[in-house]
Amino acid sequence: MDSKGGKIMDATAPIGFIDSGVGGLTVVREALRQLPHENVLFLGDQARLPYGPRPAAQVRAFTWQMVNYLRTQHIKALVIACNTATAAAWHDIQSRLDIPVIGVIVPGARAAVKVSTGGNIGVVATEGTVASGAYDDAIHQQNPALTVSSLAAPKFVSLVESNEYRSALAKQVVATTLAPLAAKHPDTVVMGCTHYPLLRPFIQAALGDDVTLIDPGRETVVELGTVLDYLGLANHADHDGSRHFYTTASPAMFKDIASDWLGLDHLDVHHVDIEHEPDHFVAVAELGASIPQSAATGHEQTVVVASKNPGKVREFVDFFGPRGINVRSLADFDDLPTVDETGTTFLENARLKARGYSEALGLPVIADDSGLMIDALDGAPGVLSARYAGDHNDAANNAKMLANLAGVPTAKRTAHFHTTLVWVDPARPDDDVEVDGEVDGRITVMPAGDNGFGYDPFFYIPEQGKTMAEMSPAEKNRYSHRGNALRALAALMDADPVRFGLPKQAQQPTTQPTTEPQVNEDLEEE
Ligand SMILES: O=P(O)(O)OP(=O)(O)OP(=O)(O)OC[C@H]1O[C@@H](n2cnc3c(O)ncnc32)[C@H](O)[C@@H]1O
Ligand SMILES: [Mg+2]
Repeated sequence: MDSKGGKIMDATAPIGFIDSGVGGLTVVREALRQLPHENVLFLGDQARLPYGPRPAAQVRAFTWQMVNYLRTQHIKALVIACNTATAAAWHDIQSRLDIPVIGVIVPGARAAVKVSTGGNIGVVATEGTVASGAYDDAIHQQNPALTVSSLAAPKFVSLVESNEYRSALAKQVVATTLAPLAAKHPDTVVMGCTHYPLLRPFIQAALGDDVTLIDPGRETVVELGTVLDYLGLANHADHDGSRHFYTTASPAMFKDIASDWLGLDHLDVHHVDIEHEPDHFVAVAELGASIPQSAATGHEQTVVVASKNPGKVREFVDFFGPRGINVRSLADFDDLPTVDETGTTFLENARLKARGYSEALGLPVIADDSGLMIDALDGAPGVLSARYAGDHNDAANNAKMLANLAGVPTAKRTAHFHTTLVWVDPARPDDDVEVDGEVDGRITVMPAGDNGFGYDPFFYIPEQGKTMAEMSPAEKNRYSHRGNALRALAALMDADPVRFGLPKQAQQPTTQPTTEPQVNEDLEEE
């Protein structure tokens, strides 16, 4: 079946469920009840539990590591069975994967709106979920007239994870914690953390029998079933599906709670280490899936983009895909050592990355080293652009840039973005291809635009009257440093396709450079 993105998907492939701990098992239990024929993979990140008090950026990074681990198991759909992770990462993940990605918040909010009779809805959740305002937003999106009272209940997760959820202590903690919410007399309360349904009897007792409790996990599985049916991805096997469980902590404790809660013996539970998984989206398997392969030539050439920056990787996929070149990124390979950028120039760093990864992989590799040079700062941050304030922390880098430019008038905020690309093919030693690209602009005082990455919201191109973050990807590519460098590369590819492992007569799309490409293929030292 041809689902979203044109990728052929297998209905017998497993569904992945992720959670910070065992709480997500409440969603799995629903899945086993509602969708018994589905194969299930569950991953709980108990080693780094709880997620609730962590900053959203860290939750997002951890969630990506879980996602990237499960993607290696070829899941056909993903359920983020954790409210905190859904609040922090669902948007990002669902926009980047070409399988259905379902979070627990929207289904939970929808159910609450549906059943609420008095229009007074309570939400109990972790600090992170409450702080995100995700339930308020989702409920108000359905009906702005409803009243929503949210309460953080940080102690509930540990009660469940320590297997104390039936104890007298749990009963007392639940009653005390929920008292302020009970005083507001909600008619419907969302149990906004997948751990909480294990405490359901105590929660119900604390709030009173008249209150309708919503278990978002249950609603999520209803939605999952609908989506699978709609996409033709439901598993119609005539027997129960397989169930495999992974935890980042000890399988023993996990097994106790899981067997008890799921009512299953002999659970298959394994420890996994996901800390070395990429903590953001860099693999291009899915991105590449919607890109026409080399239909014109029937020729297969693969290049690995030696970048850990997902924004960059996307721009390379957009360039190489239509040229019929398969793109991979570092995330597509296990156990790759990291090549450090110890050089003092863009060229040195791009060479280090291209050669280092090409040697490790035995494949053609393209590396990019880029940076922003601001005239009023004597060319800073330059080669240190990624590490200007914090290590690859875009927000901190931008904040430092603005602080250093405080008081500098508009006319003096001129800047240049630079990219050096190096293509290394192990089949052609000593024949590296090196090209540059630049673009001139100005650093704004206020950010503008949501596209792009890094410094884009502040990099204003006067001729276009907008920042690079206000441009669509295609538009940015028309003017950007990387776009110009790629056009220089395209000119070389068209002139000598064999040098790039491409067939001679290949009909490559030719893109007109908007500025003169600067080719420095013969440049050996800077
Ligand atoms: O080394 P890799 O893994 O490729 O990724 P990186 O992000 O570390 O990339 P660089 O070493 O080239 O550092 C470039 C810095 O400049 C930023 N940058 C690069 N290209 C950009 C672009 O097109 N728009 C905005 N910022 C960009 C980027 O976010 C980094 O902070
Ligand atoms: Mg770098």
